[in-house]
Amino acid sequence: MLTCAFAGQKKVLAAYEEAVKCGYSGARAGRLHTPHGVFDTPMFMPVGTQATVKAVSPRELKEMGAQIILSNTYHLYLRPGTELVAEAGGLHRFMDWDGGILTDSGGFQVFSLGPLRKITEEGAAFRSHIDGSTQFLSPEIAIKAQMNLGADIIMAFDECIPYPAEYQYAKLSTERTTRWAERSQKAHTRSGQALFAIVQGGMYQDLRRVSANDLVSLDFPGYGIGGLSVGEPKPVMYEMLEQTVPLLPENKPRYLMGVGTPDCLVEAVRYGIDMFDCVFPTRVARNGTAMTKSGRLVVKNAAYAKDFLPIDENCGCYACQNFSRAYIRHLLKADEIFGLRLTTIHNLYFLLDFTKKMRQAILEDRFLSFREEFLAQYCK
Ligand SMILES: CNc1nc2c(CC[C@H]3O[C@@H](OC)[C@H](O)[C@@H]3O)c3nc(N)[nH]c(=O)c3cc2[nH]1
Ligand SMILES: [Zn+2]
Repeated sequence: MLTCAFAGQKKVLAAYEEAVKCGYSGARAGRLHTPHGVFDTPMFMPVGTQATVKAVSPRELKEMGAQIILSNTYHLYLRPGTELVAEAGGLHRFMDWDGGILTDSGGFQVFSLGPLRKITEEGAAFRSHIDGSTQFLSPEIAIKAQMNLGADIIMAFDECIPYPAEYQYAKLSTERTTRWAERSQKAHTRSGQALFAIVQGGMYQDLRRVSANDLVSLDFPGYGIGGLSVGEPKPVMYEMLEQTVPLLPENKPRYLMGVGTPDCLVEAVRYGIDMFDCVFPTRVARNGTAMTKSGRLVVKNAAYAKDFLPIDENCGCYACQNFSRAYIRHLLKADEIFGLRLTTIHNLYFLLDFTKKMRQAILEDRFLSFREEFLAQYCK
C-alpha cells in the first residue's frame, strides 16, 4: 500500500497556471510507503530493464543511495519469462535487491521495439526483438506478468502515443488507454502492490486533461505521466505537465516516465513531479560521458589524457573519491569494463544526489533559488 505525506511550499492558488508563470513552485518533498521501505521524494529511479542496472551491483546501488529501481515487463516477459522469476521467489530475490522495485508494463517497448505490431481493443500483437516470434500483450497479460514479478509498484498497460501524432489518433488511443487502465485495475488482485495508471493525451492540452480526469475518477494510488520524452521539444513537455499535474491528487505520487537530464528534473519537480526514471545516465556512461553540474564531460576526449583530477572534485561517489579522469579515460580507450563501471557509478550517484539536494531545498523552502542557481550553471 502506498501512502504519501507531502511537505513543501503550500499556497492556496486561484489558478495554477498563473501561479507557475509568476514563479510559484509546485515542488513538494514526500515519502512513499511501500512493502520494501519508506522512500523520499523527489527521487530518481535507476533503470534495470532486464533485472540488472547495467554494470553496477545491488550493493553499489545501495551505497550510492538508490531507493527504488526499475525493471521492465516487456523484456522479462520475453526472457527469461515472468513465471520463472516467480518460481525464483520474485524479482527482489532473483536480483538480490531488497529496496523498492517498480516495473513498467511493457506499453512503451511494444510500440518502440516490437516490429510488425498490431494494436486492437484487445491488446498489442508484436514480434519479439529477440527471436522474431509472434507475441501478444494485453492489460490482463501485462498485469499477471507484473504480479509474477512482484514489484512494489506496477504500471497499467498503455499505449505510448508516438510523436508527432494526429489529434484523432491521439484521442482514440488515449480513450483506449483509459479502458485498458480499467481492465488493468480489474485484473490486479495482488494486495500490498500498488498499481499506477498512466496519463496519455499526446501533445494536446485538452486530451491530457481528459486523460487525467478519467484516470483520477478510477482512483489509482499513483499516476505515471506517459507519452512524454519521446522527441518533443522540452517547452512542449513542460506545457503538458502544466496541463496535467494540477488535476492529479496532491496526496498521491506523480511519476514522469523516461525523464531525464537534470534540467528536465528540476523543471518537472517545480511542476510537482515526485518520481523519475531514465536510461540516460547509464546509457551515456557506456560511451564515456559523465554528467556534471555544468553539463556533460566526455572523459574519453584527448583533453583528459593527463588530467589527474577526478571527474568532479565535489562528488562523493566511488569513482571521484578514488580515480582520475586520466585513469578512467585510459580504461575507456582500452575497452576495459571497469571504465564503464566507473562512469556509470558516477552518473547514477550524480542524479541520485541531485534529487536529494532538490528535496533538501524544498524542505528549507529555497527550491526556486536552488533551481535558478542550477540552471544558470548547467549547459544543456
Ligand atoms: C525515454 N522516454 C520515455 N520512456 C517512457 C516509458 C518508459 C520506458 C521504459 O523502458 C525503459 O527505458 C527505455 C525502461 O525500462 C523504462 O521503464 C513509458 N512507459 C510507458 N508504459 N508508457 C509511456 O508512455 C512511456 C513514455 C516514455 N518516454
Ligand atoms: Zn562522481
